[in-house]
Formats: sequence, C-alpha cells, structure tokens
Amino acid sequence: MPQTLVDRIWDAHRVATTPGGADLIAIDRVFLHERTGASALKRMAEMGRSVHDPARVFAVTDHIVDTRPGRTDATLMPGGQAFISETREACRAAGITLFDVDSPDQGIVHVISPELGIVLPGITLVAPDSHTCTQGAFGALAWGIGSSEAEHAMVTGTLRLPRPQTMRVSFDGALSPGVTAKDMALALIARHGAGGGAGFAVEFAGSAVRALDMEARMTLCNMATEFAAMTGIVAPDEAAFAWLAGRRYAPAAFDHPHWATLRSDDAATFDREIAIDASSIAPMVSWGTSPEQAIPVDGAVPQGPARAHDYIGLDAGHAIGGTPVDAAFIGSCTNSRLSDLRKAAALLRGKRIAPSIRKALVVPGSMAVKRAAEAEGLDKVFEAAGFEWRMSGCSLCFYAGGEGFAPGSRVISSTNRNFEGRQGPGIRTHIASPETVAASALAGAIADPRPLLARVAA
Ligand SMILES: CC(C)[C@H](C(=O)O)[C@@H](O)C(=O)O
Ligand code: SF4
Repeated sequence: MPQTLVDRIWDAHRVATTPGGADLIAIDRVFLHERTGASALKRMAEMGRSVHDPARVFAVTDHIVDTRPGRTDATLMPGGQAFISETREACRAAGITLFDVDSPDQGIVHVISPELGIVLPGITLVAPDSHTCTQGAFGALAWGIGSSEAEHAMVTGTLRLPRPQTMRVSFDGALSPGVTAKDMALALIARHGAGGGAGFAVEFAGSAVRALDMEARMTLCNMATEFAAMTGIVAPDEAAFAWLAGRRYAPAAFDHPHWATLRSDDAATFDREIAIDASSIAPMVSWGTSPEQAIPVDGAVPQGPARAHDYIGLDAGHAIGGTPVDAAFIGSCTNSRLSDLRKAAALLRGKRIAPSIRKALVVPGSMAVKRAAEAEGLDKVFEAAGFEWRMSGCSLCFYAGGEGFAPGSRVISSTNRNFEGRQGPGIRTHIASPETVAASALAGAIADPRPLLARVAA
C-alpha cells in the first residue's frame, strides 16, 4: 500500500500497538537542554532508574546561559546556575555527552544536533523542547515532548503515543527575491491559523521546498510547532545527505538503498492537503501576539482581537511598514545559522543602524556558526553597523531573566514566538526574517527588505 514518509518512519519504529490504540515507538535519540532536561534526569535518579543507552542521549546548555563575550561560570545568567549545575552533575552520573557552555560545540540544541550529525534521515529524535521539529528538515521524525516523556524515552528507549494524522503542505512555484523560508512559514500560519496543524505531522513538499537549502528547510520546519503541528518534515534528498555527510556522529556516506526509500509514495494519500503558490508570498511580519497575526510587510494591520491591538499598540488600518522599533534581534533556532547571518550582513555592510535603536543583538546559533561567521568577517560587519556580536545561546528569544530589552521596547526579531511577554514583560515582538530585521534596524522602523536588496544587488 502506498505510504507517506511519516507513516513509513512510524511503522519502521513501531514496537507494539497498545490496547488503547496508541503505539509504542522506538526512540533513536534524545537531546536534552538544561532548562527541562536536568529535572528529568534528577527525577530518574531519585526513582533509581537509569538511562537505557547513554550513547543515544545528548545534552547541551543553551537556554539560560550568558551570551555576552567572555562568559564564564561566574557570569552565568541569574536563574541559570542551578539548572546548569544540575545538568552537569546528572549528565556525568548518567554517562551522557554534554556540550557545555565552554565547549566549542555548544549552541542552541536544534542548531547543534544537525551540525554534529546527531539527527539523521529516517530516525526518531525527541527533545523536551517544542522546536525539535526543526530537525525534520533532514527527514527525521523529530518532535518536542514533555519532561516526563523524556524520562520514559531515556529509561525505556520508547515512547507511547497515538499515530499522528498526516498533512502535506505543498509550496509550488518560485519565491520572489527577498522572500524566505521564514515568510513561507508565516504565510502558511497566517492563512491557515496558528491551530491549523493540530494533530498532524506535516510534510513540506513542492518545488519551492525542494529549492530551499538545508538551513532554510530548518527554518520552515522550525515553525511547524507555531502551526500547532506535532512536527514538520521534508523528504531527505541529495542536499540533505551532502549536508550531513562526514559530520561527527553521521555515517561518512549515505549510499545504502535504504536512504532512497525515505519519501512519500506518489500515490500516498494524506489526511489533509494544503497548497500554496510560493510566488504569492511577500516578506511577512507579525503585527500582534500570535504567529497567525502576520501580514505582508507592505500591508496594513487588519482588525483582530482587541487584546492583541492593545498589547502591541497598533490599531486596525495602520500600515505596518514605518512602525518605529526600539530594538532588533537576530538569532534563535529559527534564524541563527550561517546563511541567515550572511543574508543580514549583506544588507548591513557599510551602513549604520538608526540611532533610535537602543539594543541590537546578533546571537549566533552555535559556536561553530560564530567561528564560521568570524572567518568571513561578518562579526565586523555587524559591529560596524551597531549590532552587538554575542556568544551562542537562546538569549532574548526567550526571556530567561537577567538580561532584557528596555521597558516597553518594540522589537523586530528573527525568532518564532510573539506572545505577550515572550521577550520580557511588556516587550512587543514583531517576528520576521533576518533580512527584514536588518532592513528595519537600518530604518529604525519596520521596513521592507526588497528595495534595499535590489540596491545591494545592483
Ligand atoms: C524552555 C523550553 C521548554 C521552551 C520550549 O519548549 O519551547 C523554549 O525553548 C521556548 O522556545 O519557549
Ligand atoms: S532559540 Fe528560542 S525557540 Fe529556539 S529553543 Fe531556544 S528559546 Fe526555544
């Protein structure tokens, strides 16, 4: 019978079907971070349970770490210390590889897992973090779980859960210049709702997805959780195999016939199909407090819930372009990889951000991204433009205390979440691509990157 990619990976990992109808699924990798992983390990230790196979479990400190240059244990974020020391102790006791704050491999969990070749096509990978879906870009079934499920996965090597429904989102046609994977994700969520993917594992397909490089596919899959989907996945192709080959935990080559089977059959049927014309998408920016409240950057704020208008301070009918911003943030597991930084730097080269911008940060997704960017001189471009150049971590994607934007700030941000208080109490977040963040930082107001791109290209 013709199968979807998700069903194929599911069936290959199904250990049993339980009486309630849920399946017991073999879990190939678990990735922990200090914010949610330490507690899982601690509870396991208290109950006298041990990790089934420590070689399949990895951990990183990324969420509540200082990202200022020269960070040490003494400069750890307030609130982060306990999580970090518990993670260190628990990983040591359990024999789990930890990429700690001082490791050259440190970075945001979903950035370093692909970089190190820990995620692989066709595997199941879980992490107690909602953006684990990022890693579906490589054709893995990768999804976010809770801490207690993480305990179950570590102790038993399995998880019990119902088979998700399948959805295919096809983007066909060509993206216009200046339109990115971030805009594809925001357009999907704006058109079909922040709850549109609930209950589904979403396969992203179509010529516009095939045309994306691996880093852009990660951006697209990253936002599957903002669509309420269990996960996002892209069928792995030569681009995926080439990107992973030779990485530390990956096989040297992907030439076994098995790898070629990781796709949906032509005749496979999905529980739901959505088709989007990629050429209809413009650079997007969120105007409100949900990712579905996103509009083309040259559009006007529509009528939405009163509470969203009040929080964000923008009325219906207001042109979003030209809205003054106080801060700019380039980073997060959505958009902090080398290609993201290159694209933002290309717009900022030789220019200065507006004097009204009070805080502007570039936070590379990993120390490896940071080194690669520095080797190309991107750090100097950002600093000359007025951005701070940071160490890697989640930073102000996620207000973890200890560092914040000035009270009341309106931030243009390459992150994935814009709910009330996400980047700090009262902070108003507009999510967009790194290109739109760069253009807006230069203008001191939300700005369309396309005119600037055209000038840079000329
Ligand atoms: C801290 C963690 C549990 C959280 C998540 O799961 O998403 C964080 O990464 C986030 O983005 O809000
Ligand atoms: S970068 Fe932001 S969204 Fe991604 S894992 Fe960290 S806190 Fe979550």
